[in-house]
Amino acid sequence: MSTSQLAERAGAPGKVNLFFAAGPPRPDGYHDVASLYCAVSTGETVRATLTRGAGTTVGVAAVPGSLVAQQLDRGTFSLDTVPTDGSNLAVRAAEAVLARFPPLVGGLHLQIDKAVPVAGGMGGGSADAAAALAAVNRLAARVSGEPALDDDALLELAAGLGADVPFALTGGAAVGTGTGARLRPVAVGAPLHLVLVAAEAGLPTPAVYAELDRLRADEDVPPPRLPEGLVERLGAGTAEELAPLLANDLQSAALSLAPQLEPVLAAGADAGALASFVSGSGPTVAHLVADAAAAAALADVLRGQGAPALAVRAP
Ligand SMILES: C[C@](O)(CO)[C@H](O)COP(=O)(O)OP(=O)(O)OC[C@H]1O[C@@H](n2ccc(N)nc2=O)[C@H](O)[C@@H]1O
Ligand SMILES: Nc1ncnc2c1ncn2[C@@H]1O[C@H](COP(=O)(O)OP(=O)(O)OP(=O)(O)O)[C@@H](O)[C@H]1O
Repeated sequence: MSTSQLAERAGAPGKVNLFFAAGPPRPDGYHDVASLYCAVSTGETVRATLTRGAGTTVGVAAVPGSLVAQQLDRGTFSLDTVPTDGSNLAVRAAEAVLARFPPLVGGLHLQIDKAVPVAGGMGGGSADAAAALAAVNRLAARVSGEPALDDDALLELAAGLGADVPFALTGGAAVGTGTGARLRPVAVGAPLHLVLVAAEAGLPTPAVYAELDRLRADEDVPPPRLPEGLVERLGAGTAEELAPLLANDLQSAALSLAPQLEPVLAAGADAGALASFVSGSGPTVAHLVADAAAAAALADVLRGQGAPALAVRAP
């Protein structure tokens, strides 16, 4: 087999946090959280190819029709903003896997097909890292003849890369505690229907946490916990029953840094959405609606008004 045929592909989903509470800042700069993660039906793909060169190279393309492709069409985003050096989370993930195998003879190319907005609060970079972990693990095992790392080993590497990376590796729905990396999978009765609306400019996650701390500087912030009945309603309730329990501590901080999101949230209420919320650290906004037809209709309206919008299932 020629080296050009040695390639492995893996995907990982974007996410929303249906609920997110953060405690006070910890001495290490992180926050303890209580997060209800839910994967969405738009996500990233990474193809890892063995090359004749040395080191790791990166290519980035937009998935047609995705939020990223819509941002490109509107000229509000450039793929050049995605790093292609060792600071790309997918490269760091690949290196973490390769360190566990005999040295690779040749180099590695990572082709990232992006659908999830960059710095959008949907865990796009984390999904790239998770997909790279899975793809490079299979590739390194094939090339070396060694056994692939098992799921627990990959999860440990994921937690070392970022708080959201373990969830991107597992997908579905899960409660995240600690920094968000400690996961307990939870059941989803019926998939939810969301409309995701991407913003013109990203929000850096550390800045949003810092703004949350600033806004709460005079408060006695309690330890984070999920509301009573939330997990049960996700498992067996309707979207209408779930909607009143959705909340995100980071939303006020994201709105403080990006007040232009207020009308984006309000557009959901005007259109009859069951709930509208900022995804993670923002600025992507999610509108929860009753069914797939309502999601498609709302996404059409919002796109007609000029916003990058996409109807998705969760998970
Ligand atoms: C906002 C969320 O996306 C919600 O799921 C996550 O909490 C962020 O996860 P992430 O982007 O994977 O975060 P990391 O890459 O691990 O950390 C980036 C930065 O976010 C802040 N951070 C992150 C997670 C956490 N529990 N507390 C924090 O304060 C820290 O300033 C950290 O330096
Ligand atoms: N593979 C990657 N894709 C996008 N950005 C990356 C990647 N690797 C590193 N980065 C850097 O990380 C920053 C945040 O990227 P990312 O898209 O993961 O944010 P996010 O989705 O808001 O993260 P989260 O939801 O986990 O807080 C980018 O601005 C970019 O500089």
